[in-house]
Amino acid sequence: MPDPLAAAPAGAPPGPRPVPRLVLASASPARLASLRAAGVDPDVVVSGVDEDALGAPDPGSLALVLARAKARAVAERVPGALVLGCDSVLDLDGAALGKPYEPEEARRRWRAMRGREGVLRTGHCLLRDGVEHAAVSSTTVRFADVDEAEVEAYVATGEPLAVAGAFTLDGLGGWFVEGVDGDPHGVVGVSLPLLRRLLAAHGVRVADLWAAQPYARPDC
Ligand SMILES: Nc1nc2c(ncn2[C@@H]2O[C@H](COP(=O)(O)OP(=O)(O)OP(=O)(O)O)[C@@H](O)[C@H]2O)c(=O)[nH]1
Repeated sequence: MPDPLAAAPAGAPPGPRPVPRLVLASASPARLASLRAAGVDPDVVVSGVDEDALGAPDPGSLALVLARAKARAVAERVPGALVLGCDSVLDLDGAALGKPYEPEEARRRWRAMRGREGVLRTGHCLLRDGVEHAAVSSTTVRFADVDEAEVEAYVATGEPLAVAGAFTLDGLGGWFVEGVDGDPHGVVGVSLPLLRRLLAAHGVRVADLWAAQPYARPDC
């Protein structure tokens, strides 16, 4: 059986090559939506990792530790697959802010974030048969100077409670983000250019994933 990841013979035209099964080790609907919109339809196996049980000295390291833990927890169940684990935290003055869960915590976060900048750090770990390639994306986010009425209205929607950093870029929170510096996908949950580099480290081209997943032109 030829190795599906063997380099194409020299001079061979770039054509689709068989690729390993891609598994997203995440319950995040946003990560799955980003990958699907980018032409990739992974299987989803939620890791169930207890994020509170792990720590790290800084937000970027924490995102990486958690991404690795999620990928490793799932890889045991899907031998041979390419497993992607991710974790996102907002780095605000060096503090790693995950999901607020509670309305009062979301309010407190927004009162600390408004009119300022934070860095959304997303750890990525791509693991196959014990070989890991991992990295963190860092995207600076500039928050609008929202007033109390806006904070209350946004918290009341419930959206900020279940997302890292208590905001979304692509949802209601978009009204309150003045701009980003870096990859916007890394804020939503998976950095596509970073994942492209991790796939290449595993010998997989993005175009091969597209080939495995016929492109469905959106009705726009
Ligand atoms: N749609 C959207 N979701 C965001 C944004 N920022 C953070 N999130 C989500 O916030 C969640 C961060 O929590 P994580 O622990 O990384 O992931 P999770 O949703 O708990 O899922 P697991 O990977 O199974 O742990 C993810 O689902 C991210 O997709 C954003 O700008 N837009």
